[in-house]
Amino acid sequence: MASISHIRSSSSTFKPEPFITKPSGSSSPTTSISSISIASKSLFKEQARCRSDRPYSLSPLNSVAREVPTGLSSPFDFAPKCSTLEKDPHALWKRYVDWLYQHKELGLFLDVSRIGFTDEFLEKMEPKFQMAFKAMKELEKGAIANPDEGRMVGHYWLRNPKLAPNSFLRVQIESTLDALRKFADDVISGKIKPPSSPEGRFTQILSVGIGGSALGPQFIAEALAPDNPPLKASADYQSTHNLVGIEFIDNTDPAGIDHQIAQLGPELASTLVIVISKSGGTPETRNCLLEVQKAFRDAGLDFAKQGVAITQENSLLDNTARIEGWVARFPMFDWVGGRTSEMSAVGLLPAALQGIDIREMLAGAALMDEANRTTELRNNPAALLALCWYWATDGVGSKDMVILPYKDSLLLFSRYLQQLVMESLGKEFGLDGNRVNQGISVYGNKGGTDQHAYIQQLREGVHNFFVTFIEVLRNRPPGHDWELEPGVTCGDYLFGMLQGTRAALYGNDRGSITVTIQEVTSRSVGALIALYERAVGIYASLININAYHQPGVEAGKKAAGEVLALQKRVLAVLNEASCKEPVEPLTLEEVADQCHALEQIEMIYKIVAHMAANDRALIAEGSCGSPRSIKVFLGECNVDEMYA
Ligand SMILES: O=P(O)(O)OC[C@H]1O[C@H](O)[C@H](O)[C@@H](O)[C@@H]1O
Repeated sequence: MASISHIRSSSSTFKPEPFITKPSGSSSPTTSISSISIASKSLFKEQARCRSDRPYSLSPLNSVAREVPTGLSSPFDFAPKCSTLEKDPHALWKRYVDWLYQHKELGLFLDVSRIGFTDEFLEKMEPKFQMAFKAMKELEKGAIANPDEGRMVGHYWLRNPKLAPNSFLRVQIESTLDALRKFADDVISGKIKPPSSPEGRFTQILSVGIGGSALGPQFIAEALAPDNPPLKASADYQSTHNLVGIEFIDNTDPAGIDHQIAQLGPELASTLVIVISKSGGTPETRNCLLEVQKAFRDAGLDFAKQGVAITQENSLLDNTARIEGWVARFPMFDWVGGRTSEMSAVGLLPAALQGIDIREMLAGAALMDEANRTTELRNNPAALLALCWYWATDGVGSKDMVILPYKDSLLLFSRYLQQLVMESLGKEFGLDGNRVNQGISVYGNKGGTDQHAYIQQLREGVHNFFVTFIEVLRNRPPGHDWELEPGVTCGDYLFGMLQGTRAALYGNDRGSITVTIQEVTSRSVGALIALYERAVGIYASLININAYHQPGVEAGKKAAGEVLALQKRVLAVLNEASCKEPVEPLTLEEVADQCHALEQIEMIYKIVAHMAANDRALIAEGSCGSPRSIKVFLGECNVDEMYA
């Protein structure tokens, strides 16, 4: 009896036509009538399931059809796409072998066999890919690839300065690299030292920055920092202190900042603070800096003697650092975006200070970039990733990207990729000005551990994702492995979990990509970053969006500014009422009225509740649970404020 898998195995490109009740002509001529009808029934059943698998499908038959973005041409023409995952083991093995990508020098493999793209799809996508390759070539030559901001996009030059479009930029890259290496060496050797540390040298790094000015360094520290960082080299030191070589402050959360400062304790005196901000004006980073500077003052320390700035020349931060005479300043280039800045001073300086081999990181990235320059799709790993993303998400982000690295040290990879992918691809308008509402959601933590959290839903629940497994072949440094039961090591379990999860998901029609590296090294991590940077760039071309700006972020920032401005008005109104004799507590309506912002009453309520929770306003009557009952006043009258 012919089953659906038999029919499929007759062609690796088999893709059932939507909603047909007859098998296609590709079925074997020897198939009996009864087997055809059985096959067609199961085919129909499968198609019905596919439809319900895709609640966001753009089929007009689907009652919850997603709006078709204007100007977007998908090779699917928004028709429902059924599972094309190969089930026949022999055909699947053939697909695996045929599509396996290997980068010999990097020891990196990419397996796309568990994503069900078809030959027909490939054919349709080929012209789009050729256009994307051309766009990447232009970008690398210095085209204004970020037209909205009128900027070049040059992160690829950072690992191969010879590619820079002119010698000025090449020299800028090379001299920054030389300067940061020398600086890191001088800090590690103790040549550059803090003025009042009992150790007589820097022993710790505190990185202050947010978004692209934090996520890369955080990922790299987690992935690559040695257990014995060079700043903690002395044996005496190691026996008495925590050995974490870098701490991060990446939010304007006072409690979070206090926690980091408390963690540093007396080590603040020997902490090198690296303040990172491309724009040099990000309010959160400014707040964190002011908080850290206050901690220095409170401890009787001179911040300037321990501060380093990484920012664009002449930014607010740069000018502050210059005027205050900080220890060092390193440039952030206009043509490097925050989320692609890991190979600039942003990522390299903290890495070098932790004893991470930045030459190797750059070399890994350069090798990967080189591989990604081929215009042969099959041999271009970044293009293969982009192809899978397009197929898996219908080119409209209909499925989420789940990143599962089976290695604890890669825990922060998904967090890093969240910004790289979502800030780059999550766009309202295409390059042609049409509304597209593009993007791919990214999440994940670490494989193995996540098995006990959300893999249940991935296997059996809503099918709104595709997985990327990151496999690391080596368990432990050579000679350290041991068998915790006969023939089985701890790492064998992790390996088994990866393979088992991949198979179990596939068995339930959940597709996956697998990226395999030999070990987590500076070189392989550099290559991973470069792989994803390029995949994002190529994918952005496929869907015709600008991957290098982030206009949406501005809306939230602007709204936050408006909230703070309103808070100042609320404070002024409350202050005036609190300066009266007797003090006049005000209702929320009265506050809103006096602020000339009646339409903002809900926000005023939230401001009052926030101030009350922080002892900056007092509730005279009522409670925050029933907003209409509240009467509020300030604890004391600030006369200066009244006349300010
Ligand atoms: O480096 P900065 O200028 O301080 O910017 C930090 C972050 O700010 C915003 O959130 C941008 O959307 C991010 O792309 C950027 O990385």
